[in-house]
Amino acid sequence: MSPLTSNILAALVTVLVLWGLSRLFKRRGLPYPPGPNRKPLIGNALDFPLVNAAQTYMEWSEKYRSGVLHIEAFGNHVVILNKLEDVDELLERRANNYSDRPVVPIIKLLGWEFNFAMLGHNDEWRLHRKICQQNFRQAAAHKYHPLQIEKVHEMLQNLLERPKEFDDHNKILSISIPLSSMYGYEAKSLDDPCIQAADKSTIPGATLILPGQSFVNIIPALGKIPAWVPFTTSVRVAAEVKYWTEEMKRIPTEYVKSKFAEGKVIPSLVTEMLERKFSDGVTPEEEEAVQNIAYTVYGAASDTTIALTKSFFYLMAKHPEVQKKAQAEIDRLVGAKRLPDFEDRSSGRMPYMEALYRELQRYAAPVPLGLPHAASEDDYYKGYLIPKGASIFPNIWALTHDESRYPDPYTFKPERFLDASGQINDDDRILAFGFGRRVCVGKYVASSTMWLMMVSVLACFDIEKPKDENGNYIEMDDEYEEFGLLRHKGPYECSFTVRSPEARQLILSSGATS
Ligand code: HEM
Repeated sequence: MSPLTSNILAALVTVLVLWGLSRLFKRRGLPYPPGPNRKPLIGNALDFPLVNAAQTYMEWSEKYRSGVLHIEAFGNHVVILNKLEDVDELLERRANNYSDRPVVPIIKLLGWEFNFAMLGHNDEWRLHRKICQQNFRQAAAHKYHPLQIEKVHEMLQNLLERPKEFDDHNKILSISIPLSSMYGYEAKSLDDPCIQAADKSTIPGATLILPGQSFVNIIPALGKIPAWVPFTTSVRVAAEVKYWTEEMKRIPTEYVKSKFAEGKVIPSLVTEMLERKFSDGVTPEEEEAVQNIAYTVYGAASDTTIALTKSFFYLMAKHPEVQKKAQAEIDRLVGAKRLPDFEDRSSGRMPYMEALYRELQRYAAPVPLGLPHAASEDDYYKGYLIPKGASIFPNIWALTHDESRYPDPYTFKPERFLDASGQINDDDRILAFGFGRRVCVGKYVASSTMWLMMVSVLACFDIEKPKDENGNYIEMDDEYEEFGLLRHKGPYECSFTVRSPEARQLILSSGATS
């Protein structure tokens, strides 16, 4: 080796050693973000909040005087972001490092490892995301308008015929839009096997994903214990969820294939892919991605829409003054001669309805802790170490109830999104859809389904609190239920009364036109 080469090598080795030492020093030298004290061996294993997790983290954020929190158990690090400035810095500006998903051991037991929302930040995810962008971006999402109109009008008819069953009508609307757009599958009743399978998969599965909800997430080896062993509830539940997840994929896929074989092609994401497969050809990766997207959307779109719609009906019954203002705006623009349409939204002439939509998403975000992102590498922020692999939860609840951004945050007040002249203000960021490269890819589809449902129901019905036998209103409780990642309004009753003979006629004739 020449002296020059050995000098270069020595210099390189020195640089590498110094770099390695500086990283080690940094890692050792910097503390994790604040959080509850860790106990020997188990860390914070007993500290993970099992109920009201988002609200508890928000309280901890006050207690530890830090928007960024850290808890850890058995080497699993969890970081919770409670302030928008931290979410923006890490998940948006440093998206390169924070677009991964954590390895959550229970995911495999649930059979959810191919769920697009759970994929790591890799080429497989990029292909899924690209296909979704092509189909769900703002301009493309218009293609779902006729389907959304048809399904919302069906809901109006169901509410007219069987108003007490509003919860069932919500479920059918929320599941049938993704099922029809993904597979061309028509689900008309709650007995439908696709609705049954989604019921038995999505909520029980979502319940097990949060840290602390299953010991398998903390000690993965526990996942190897057979489901029949006593006291392994989460392993048993996961095995059932896995079965129903397979059914969620199998039933609509077989349906599409049979329709295809009969030559009765109903337009949908999957049929469109199959058509291309037999004409131009598609790669096996693309075929698999479309199948994964279809079943992910069927789960991701339905439960979030069910949760928001449930909150909407409840909030309308609870706040008649808000309902009346929205109805006055609808009556002024639409009148009693037709049902509202998407052009009423794009005209910009319904600022109150727009504010109502934003306030619903703020007040009742269905996924209060968002979906966890993961740190791909060690990162240093505000003097703290965020270790590689840490799960990063954007606490959507804390962001949407941040008093400095939304004064009086626990009051339902659409006016907060209006300016002094009654026009919609520029706070159009729906935090409930998440962040960065993993932001909800279906947000335009979700927004138009929700807006059309809200405006159509308010155009036709008065929603009121239940009454006792003397005709007095019964107060509704404010209880919400949590299913791991998801938050739904607890059971309640309310009444739907058609607003006028004209509204009834419009609903009846919408069946013929939609
Ligand atoms: C009101 C309804 C909805 C809400 C509140 C909602 C909320 C969310 C949230 C919080 C995330 C995680 C974002 C993050 O990681 O930061 C997400 C991801 C996702 N959402 Fe939605 N969503 C809704 C409706 C929909 C609809 C209608 C679709 C499909 C058409 C959809 C498809 C997805 C998919 C595929 C992902 C995963 C994206 C990825 O990991 O790259 N969602 N959604």
